[in-house]
Amino acid sequence: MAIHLGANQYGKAESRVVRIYRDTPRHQIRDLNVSSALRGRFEDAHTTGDQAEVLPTDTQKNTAFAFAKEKGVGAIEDFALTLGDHFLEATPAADGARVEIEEYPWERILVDGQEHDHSFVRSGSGVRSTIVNVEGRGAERRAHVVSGIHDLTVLKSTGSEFHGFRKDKYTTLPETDDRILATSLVARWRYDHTEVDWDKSYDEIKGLLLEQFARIHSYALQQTLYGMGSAVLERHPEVAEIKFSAPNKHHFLVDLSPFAVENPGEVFIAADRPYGLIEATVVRDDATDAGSAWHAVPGFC
Ligand SMILES: O=c1[nH]c(=O)c2[nH]c(=O)[nH]c2[nH]1
Repeated sequence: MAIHLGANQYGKAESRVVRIYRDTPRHQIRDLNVSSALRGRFEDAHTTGDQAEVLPTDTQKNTAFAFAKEKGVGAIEDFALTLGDHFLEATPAADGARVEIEEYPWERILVDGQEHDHSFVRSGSGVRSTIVNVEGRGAERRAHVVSGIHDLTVLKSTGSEFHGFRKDKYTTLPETDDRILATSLVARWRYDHTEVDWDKSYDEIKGLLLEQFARIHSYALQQTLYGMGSAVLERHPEVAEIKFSAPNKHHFLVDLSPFAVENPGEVFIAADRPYGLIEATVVRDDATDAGSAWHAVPGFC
């Protein structure tokens, strides 16, 4: 029987790197979840058990912590690119490095109306992320950056309709011209190149996604996502494409008529599951080739 090793990669997942800047009494915090993986010529590690080419996952983890001190943590995209380049340099058998980083947002606690210097509260407005893939060395080097946000939970209490849909004998959903629209948005966008002011781009794209969600009068979550994605591509030439995965967090009007109480769109039950799951990509006609940018990104169509 002929068998061979198929696609493989290895690395350290979810190193929780917390970097405090304490050079002044006003501390700063960067709270990261770092995952790295190497792929390339690692057949022997699998087929014969020879680990000569394997930079241990433990070393990858140590490097993330050491770089947080030695190089500092700026934009997560820069930190991921630095780690990716380093891992390729340190591991001759590696053809590609994938570094994924999530950043958990902290806000300063207000005391007597003033931002406290060293006390923070986790903020609930979405988790920033990046996935960097670096391949090749020297003139052959190519880097792909996909950044995004998840757990961005948004709701509009009107300005959302859903009607005119196809019906068959199993359709019971009533048409509506006024419903709650809510989702916990996952958005990831692929950058065209790496000459980007990452923090500025992220802040503006997040702001734009929220603004468009509010502004767009929705006829379906599909149409809202397309509008949000189009706005990002129109205003951000550095973005080649944007992907969304959006659970439709259904809010059903509660029937209060058994109690002789009217309910004109005021009391809802927030259903946990099942949920509609709407996924879409909005892409420039002339987008650059994605290459390995989406390598090992689960949960998107
Ligand atoms: O925005 C929506 N899109 C759908 O495809 C759909 N299907 C459904 O039952 N409700 C909704 N809402």
